[in-house]
Amino acid sequence: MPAPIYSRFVPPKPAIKKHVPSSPQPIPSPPSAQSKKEKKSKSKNRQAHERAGGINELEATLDAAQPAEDTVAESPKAIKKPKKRKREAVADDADAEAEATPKKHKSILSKFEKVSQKAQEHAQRRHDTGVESDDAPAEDQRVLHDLEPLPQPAVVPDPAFEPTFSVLPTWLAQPVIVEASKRVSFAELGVQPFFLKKLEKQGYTDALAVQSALLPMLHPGHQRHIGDICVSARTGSGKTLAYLLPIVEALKDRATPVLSAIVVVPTRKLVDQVLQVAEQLCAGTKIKVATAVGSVPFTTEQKQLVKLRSQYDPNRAQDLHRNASQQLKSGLLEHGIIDDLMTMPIDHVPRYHSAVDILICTPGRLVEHIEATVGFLLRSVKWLVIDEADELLNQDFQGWTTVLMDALHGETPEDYMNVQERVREQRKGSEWERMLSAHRQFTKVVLSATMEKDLTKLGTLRLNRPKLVSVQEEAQEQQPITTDGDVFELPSTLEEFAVPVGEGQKKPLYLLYLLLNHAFKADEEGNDSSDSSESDPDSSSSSSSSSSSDDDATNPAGGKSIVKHASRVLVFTRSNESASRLSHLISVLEPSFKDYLKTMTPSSTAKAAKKLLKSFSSGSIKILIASDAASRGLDIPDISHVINYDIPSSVTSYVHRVGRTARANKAGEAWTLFTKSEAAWFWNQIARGEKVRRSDKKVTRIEWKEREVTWDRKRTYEAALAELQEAVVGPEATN
Ligand SMILES: Nc1ncnc2c1ncn2[C@@H]1O[C@H](COP(=O)(O)OP(=O)(O)OP(=O)(O)O)[C@@H](O)[C@H]1O
Repeated sequence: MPAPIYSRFVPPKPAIKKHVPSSPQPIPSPPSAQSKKEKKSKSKNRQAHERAGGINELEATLDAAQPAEDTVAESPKAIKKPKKRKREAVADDADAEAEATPKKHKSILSKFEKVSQKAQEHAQRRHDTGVESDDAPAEDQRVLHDLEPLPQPAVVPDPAFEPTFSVLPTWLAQPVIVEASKRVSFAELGVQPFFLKKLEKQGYTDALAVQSALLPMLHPGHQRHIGDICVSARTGSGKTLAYLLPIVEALKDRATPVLSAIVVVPTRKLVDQVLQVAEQLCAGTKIKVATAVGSVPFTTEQKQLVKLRSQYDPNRAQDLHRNASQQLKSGLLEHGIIDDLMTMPIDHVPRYHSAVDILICTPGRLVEHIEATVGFLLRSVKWLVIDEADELLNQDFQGWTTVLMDALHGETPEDYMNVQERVREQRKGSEWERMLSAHRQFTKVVLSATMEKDLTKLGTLRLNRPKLVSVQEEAQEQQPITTDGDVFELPSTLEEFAVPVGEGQKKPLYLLYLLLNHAFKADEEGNDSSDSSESDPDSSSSSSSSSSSDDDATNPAGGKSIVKHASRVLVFTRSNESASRLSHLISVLEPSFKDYLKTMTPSSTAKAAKKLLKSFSSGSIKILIASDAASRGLDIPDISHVINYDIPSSVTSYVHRVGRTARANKAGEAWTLFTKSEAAWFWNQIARGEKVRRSDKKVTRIEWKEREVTWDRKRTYEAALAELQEAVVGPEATN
């Protein structure tokens, strides 16, 4: 393709000035006449001309091209030979013709010669002075007109990089800060007397900080927040009651169920936990609470959520039948309402009624119902609660946020409206009224131990006028939320300890030592300590360093001891397999623990898990070994110790694990066993890292000499390991 017109006549550029002599070079006189073919050939080479810097170079290029073509003749492309000969002949003719150059060509060429010379001079001048402005003499300007490169706009400088994504919106950057120690009586917060009595029965007189902040925002009244609410409050701070209480209060006098609130949590266990709190609050009212987690067949769950009734409505029935027959003809039969229509008596239409007021569910199951349960509509939902939002937003279960938001913000199809709704719609009158009333009001409450600051993720929730409430320890400076990453806050009632375990081969024995000497320690007289805070790690550490030959000294708890002991210990392992193995090992090493120790795995059925948690809460099980799956949001009252047998995989995991104790301002201890290779990470990230905020406390390092931990158990330990291996790989493989 030929170069653009302006560049085809561009004068030699300063960059290749070395080819251009300082004084203008005489331009060799061109051939007086050119054959058409020669002209064509030259035009093809014009681009080379530009690069070469002028007509001299072009001539040189053409000359140089001749021998090259001879060389090509010997190459396999010999097929071009006749063409070459033809061209040579043409060149000879051109020489002859050159002598008879017509006059008009001469004038053009002389003009070209003049112009080239001027252009060279001009370029030279520009280069020498460095002045880009077109201050050439007027004559030059005139002559160079059309032959100069077109003036180009100055290069637009790149704007300075301002990362807009790191600039948080005001509501995130300036949260409403609430001091963690804040207490307000429920009565003062305007909680209805009916619920005050209930709360009192449970031993709750004052609202915890998050509750005292959230209740007024969700209660009717002047402090009510019209818009959505995000809550960032540490684990165990009472978030569940904070959102459930105002919802239940609002629905208290409800006589027939209407789906009004949806609570989404990440796991089945959490669904059960929230259900428990909701049931306590709803006792004595007609509010219906249901769950959707997939623990029962889908059709059973559908029937629990939506009630199908027939309603006499001949006109509507006719319309629906007409639709159905049209769909049948077109072959595009919509299932759902048409299927139900077929089961209706004559002139009756199906009507769908919610069977629940509050639905507590996991996101996956919720999506299934939105997509497949006929009559499961969210048109009357007034509250959408997303608990453990950081985890939920990090996992995209079937694109749940999009499906949920579409269903929530969408309009109700007319087919699904009941008579009252239809009548109400008709009564609305003008278009404007209809449009205004279509704008439904509902509140989204998004809660997390650490608020998600990824705006893309938060954006999927389509928040409307959000407000962020952040509960923080008063000892800390009020720090605005930044985008530097998540900062976690630990309860001030939590004591943290860390124990080095060498290379980790004897870790089970360290755990046993910790259980016997700290968690289930008996006092001097051999009485059981029912108050876990009495176990002073430093004193026990020093007492443990005095080796004793008495077996009771290393086993102060004894079989009977653990039965009566008030401590509840949650041990975390890296995986479910290691939880099972550890449980087996501890039972063999300390048979007195066997009946009080259980493993929680995700494979346990919902019923079994519920039973297990109940036993743990009641104290008939004292030690629960679990993987991380159990750590999130589990609210088991009075866990006295959390032990990180395996180091957590992240700061978040640590915070959620240790958050199972020291809940609701109760005392609690978190112990972490770390190997040599894990030490640096633990101290840098967890104990001294910037991501974890502690009031005025530090992680205490407790060291036990290995021989004290293992001395009389070495043989039992080896036997237990052999037994475990046999149990895992079978007796034959062991031999
Ligand atoms: N007003 C109150 N007074 C005393 N205890 C309370 C009060 N409100 C809630 N609790 C107790 O606090 C504990 C923690 O509550 P909850 O499970 O709601 O915490 P959470 O903030 O949701 O924790 P997580 O983030 O770990 O799920 C529960 O055992 C609950 O019974």
